[in-house]
Amino acid sequence: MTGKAPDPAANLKQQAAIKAASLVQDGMAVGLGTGSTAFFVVAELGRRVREEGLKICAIPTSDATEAQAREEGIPLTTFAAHPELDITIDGADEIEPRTLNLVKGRGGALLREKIVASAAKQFVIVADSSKYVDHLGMLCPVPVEVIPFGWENVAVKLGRMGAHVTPRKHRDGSFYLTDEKNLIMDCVFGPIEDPHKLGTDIHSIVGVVEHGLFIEMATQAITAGPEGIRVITPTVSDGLIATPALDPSEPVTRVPPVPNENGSSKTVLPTQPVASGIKKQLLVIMGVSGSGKTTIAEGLRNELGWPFQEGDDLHPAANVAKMAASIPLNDEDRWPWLARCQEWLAECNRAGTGGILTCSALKHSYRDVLRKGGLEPIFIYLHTSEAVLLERLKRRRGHYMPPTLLPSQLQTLEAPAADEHALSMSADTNPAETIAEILSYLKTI
Ligand SMILES: O=C[C@H](O)[C@H](O)[C@H](O)COP(=O)(O)O
Repeated sequence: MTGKAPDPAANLKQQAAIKAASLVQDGMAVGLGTGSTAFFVVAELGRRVREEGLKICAIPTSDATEAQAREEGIPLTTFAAHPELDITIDGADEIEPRTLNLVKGRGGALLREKIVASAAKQFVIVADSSKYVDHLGMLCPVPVEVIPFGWENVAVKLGRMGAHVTPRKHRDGSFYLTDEKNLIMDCVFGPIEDPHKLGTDIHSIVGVVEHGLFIEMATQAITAGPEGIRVITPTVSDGLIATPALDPSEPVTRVPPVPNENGSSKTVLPTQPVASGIKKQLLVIMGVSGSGKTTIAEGLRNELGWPFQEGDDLHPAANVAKMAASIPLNDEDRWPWLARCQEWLAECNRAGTGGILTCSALKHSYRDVLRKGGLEPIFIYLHTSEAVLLERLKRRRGHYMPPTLLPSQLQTLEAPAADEHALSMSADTNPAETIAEILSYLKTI
């Protein structure tokens, strides 16, 4: 259930992107980022080039962005012609608002992104506000780009540094390759206390090309959330944050400064758009394939800012291969996968971050595995008719699970019993309403 779900944050990403694109002026050499938010920046710059006659030249950070820029009619340039850029605008996976330190590279473009960002006088980040974290490493793994030769040894060394290391792979089990034909190791460190030191340590491993920690690089972040558009600029003088509007004539939501213990003012930013009054919990969004788990989970992630894990991505390669071949999984196949899901929940529990996991969790005994170690996840059970599920699965693209496996899933399904902590929700309702209902429920516990 990945990739093709509608992006509930798309509108926010677009708002931030349009605001950032307004910084670009005639004559500028512009670095173009990669990802779903940078996509809107490139689209807006393309519109300005075509409709307003904006005169710029650009260097893209990935083959995908290059293709989009060409389609948009944005003139491209090279570092030979422009060794320095005026501005780079790019997305991020995590933003630490106190410092504007970032994690980037979930889309695999971190190497070119870092080169292009470091070549620019201004490096502006665009994102929806779900990307704020207290500490880097809370929501996402740190991607590390590695030369394929000897990657196994690099993985061992990253592991010794405290990371849980997963080589990034495609659904068919083949290695993901970057535009530079390197591998990516996704490294879960948990909350990172000293990202500068960690970055230096990672760089010291032979075979590492680059990592996704962008430290002291961003000059500004433009984010959009339910509260409006926010502009954040770190000030170096006293480590405090200022939030000046880009254009003082335009209304920009400012975060009110409050005095700190020294009497100076410090901007207090929410680290995430937490719906107020909701205690951090472990949530498992469950149900058969096609019930809409990803859509609901992503919506909740955007509202709550808690870590999110797609349970399907934790399946061992053998399970993925079986499902892709239309062979139903049995209990033996599912135990190791459920154990991985439980480990992820346990990690969130230890970190106290809350967590949102999508997992079919079809049987009571499967849910018992997820409850191991004294965990008490709340199961959000999404259900609808077989006809609706079948229709959705037929329309779904880019997922290994064929519709032919639906009957066996329905046969295996045991709806949560009364003694389980579960919330049963119709999967026929508009996702926004379902998310609102879940949030209301969470406020009551
Ligand atoms: O490699 C990918 C980039 O670092 C992206 O900028 C980052 O993953 C954010 O992407 P999105 O805007 O799609 O969340």
